Amino acid sequence: MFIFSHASKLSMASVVEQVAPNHKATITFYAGTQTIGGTIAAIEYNNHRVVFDFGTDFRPDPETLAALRELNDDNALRIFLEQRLLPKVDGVYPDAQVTAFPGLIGAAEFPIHTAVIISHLHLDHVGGLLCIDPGIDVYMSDKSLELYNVLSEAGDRPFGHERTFNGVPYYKPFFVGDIKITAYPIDHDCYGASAFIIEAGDKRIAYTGDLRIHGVHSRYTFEYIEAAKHADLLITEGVAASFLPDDYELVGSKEFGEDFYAEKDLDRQFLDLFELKKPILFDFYARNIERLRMIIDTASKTDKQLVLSPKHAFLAKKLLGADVRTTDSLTDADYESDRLLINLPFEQFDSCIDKVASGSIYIHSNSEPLGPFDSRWQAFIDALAIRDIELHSLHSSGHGKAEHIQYVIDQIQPKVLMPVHSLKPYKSVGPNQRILPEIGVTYMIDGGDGQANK
Ligand SMILES: O=c1ccn([C@@H]2O[C@@H]3COP(=O)(O)O[C@H]3[C@H]2O)c(=O)[nH]1
Repeated sequence: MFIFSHASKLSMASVVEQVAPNHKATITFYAGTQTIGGTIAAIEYNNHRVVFDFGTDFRPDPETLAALRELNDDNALRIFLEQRLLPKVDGVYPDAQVTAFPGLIGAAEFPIHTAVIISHLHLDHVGGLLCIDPGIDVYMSDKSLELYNVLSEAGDRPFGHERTFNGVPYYKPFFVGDIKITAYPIDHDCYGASAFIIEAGDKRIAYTGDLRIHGVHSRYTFEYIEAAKHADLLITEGVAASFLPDDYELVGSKEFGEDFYAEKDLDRQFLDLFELKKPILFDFYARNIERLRMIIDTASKTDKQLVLSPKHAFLAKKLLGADVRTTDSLTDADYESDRLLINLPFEQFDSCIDKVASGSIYIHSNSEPLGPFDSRWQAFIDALAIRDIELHSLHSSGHGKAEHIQYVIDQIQPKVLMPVHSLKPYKSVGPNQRILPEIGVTYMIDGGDGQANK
């Protein structure tokens, strides 16, 4: 892999010079190499460019959260760029909106044909989706588009301006100029999640998006491993590796271990709590349709009634064909009843929590606030504790264990590995060459033939 140039230092003219004479595929990262989420990169080949993904970095500190409270559809791009939640990528944003950012080139002025591909609909992959110039084609799996449309109808869409998207079927290649792209289903806690194989000339690049092997669709991940075998370049997430001690030697393995919940193990845990003779509240991330299905099924095994939030009930209706009781007014729900299983989303938490009876159970199952790293976590914990509400965490991560992700890497045996989307990408081991990509540096994708030097 050969470092080509500092894209950030290129003028528009040299960008043209950079691609015109050579027909080698290159990759440049703009964000999300050493953070959890917000990965944005571009693969360029023969004057065409594929950008993936387009999420906003998740930074739940008080200052950022305060700035985000001012967000609306018109100011989204400005706030995201100012807060550095989106990177300054030339040729992606509407020309009229980049004028406030000197040096940033708008989409219409940019000489390279660009398209965007989206792996899945978590905000760290799509938060900036509606800030992309509407003239740029955006592709996502048909199922992601189905989810997007349902969420959007339920009022849950990223900030920015409505636009159209291209849904693509799994396994069927499509082209952006000479770049061939195939979407594969992958096991992640988001309906419609995809990984990609991107082919540029004789080079094959595998981009995993987010993945695991402990969900109900582990088969997808194993299938993708086969499709990606011996890729010239593998770009993979490493969320779980973020939390490994520095002196821990990561060794790939498929084992699950004792202290670990697979998605399929959660139903038993939910059932045990749902059956308690206490008022039960819970929340989970609505885009995890498998968990929604499991909660509906588990609730039906009890003699209690499930009450979903309007958004969760709408998703259940549209994507699972399930009619589940809901309420327009969660503030008026009967929080004293031990006959109800009430879905209380974090957005309604503050307005409802005073009505919740002491001795109730709150099940937190991969929902907001996401964990102690989130500045809202302590207030959430305190609000439960002072009301004597018991917190139970039934968490099954959307991300593979670090050992599992390493196993995926070992199986794929890429010529070059670029681990990203992690606080500690350096924990992931490349069976051949490994590069920890730097933001703004353009690397030639040469299957490890070149020298990784500057
Ligand atoms: O320091 C941290 C720790 C975690 N997280 C996110 O919280 C999520 C919790 O559910 P999950 O386990 O499926 O995935 C996790 C990550 O995406 C983060 O953004 N920064």
